[in-house]
Amino acid sequence: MSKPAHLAIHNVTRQFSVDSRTVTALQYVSLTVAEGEFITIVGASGCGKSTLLRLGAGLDAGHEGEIRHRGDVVQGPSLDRGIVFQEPRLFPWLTVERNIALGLENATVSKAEKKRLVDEHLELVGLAGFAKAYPHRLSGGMAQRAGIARGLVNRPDVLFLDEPFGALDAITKAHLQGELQSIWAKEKITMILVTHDVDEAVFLGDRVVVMSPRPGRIREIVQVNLPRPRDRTSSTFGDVRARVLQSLNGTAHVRDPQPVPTETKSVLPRPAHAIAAVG
Ligand SMILES: Nc1ncnc2c1ncn2[C@@H]1O[C@H](COP(=O)(O)OP(=O)(O)OP(=O)(O)O)[C@@H](O)[C@H]1O
Repeated sequence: MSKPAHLAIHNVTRQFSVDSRTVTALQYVSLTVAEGEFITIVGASGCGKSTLLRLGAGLDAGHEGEIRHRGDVVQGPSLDRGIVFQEPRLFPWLTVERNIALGLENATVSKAEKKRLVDEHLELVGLAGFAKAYPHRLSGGMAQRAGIARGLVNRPDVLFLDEPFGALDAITKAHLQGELQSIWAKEKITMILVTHDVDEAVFLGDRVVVMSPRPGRIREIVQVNLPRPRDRTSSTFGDVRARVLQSLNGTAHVRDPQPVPTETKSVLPRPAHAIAAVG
């Protein structure tokens, strides 16, 4: 029997009722993510990016279709799936190390092991000198690093990141993107990151998922076959960026979404919609 996909999103549709109207946030979204892959998701506001992330992390339900993580249906949050939000959501009354330790709250580890893990992650995100600091002493970039450390500290199998650098200035953002890519390369954790920043998506992703709104669906998946760390100034980087932008601007061919036949459930195909190989 073949190994189950690491994360398999199959024909997912999510609707919300808003003032007696039905909003289709996602429609027939299918995506198979390989172990250790870095997926980035871009798309216009309201195309369902955060909804997809929340469903994948098990923070939302009420969808049609199926999401499986290592073959098991995702039915709620799990220590195996971490999430990092745009705002770091640190507790102001806890020190940085205690905020990071919250990521281990439900994990069965000894006190000594907890301390070792927190120290290791403070080091990993470059905050070793700020263990005892309170969040008000941190810059936006440092606070976000603490948020990433909290998301990573219990070594989730998959880390979902919802616009983690969206609120940061350009220089801090570029720096943290580089750090995140190093952490990913070192730790080999599957990452799925939502962003509005096409450069960020191409810099980090093995594949860039381009979504379109109303209803939210996958328009295209752009493969990024560029060596890491990526050079944003190279012409090949520019070519991929242009490909993603072209898709976002709606100039790429769009197929109507169709449910994937149920008999393919155990071995999911590549995402149902157009796949563009670039690079
Ligand atoms: N809990 C909810 N209740 C009602 N509608 C919702 C809810 N969550 C999302 N929606 C709607 O679903 C659609 C997709 O929202 P979502 O936040 O996933 O989009 P997004 O692509 O992440 O947007 P943005 O880039 O602005 O963050 C939107 O029309 C939104 O209003």
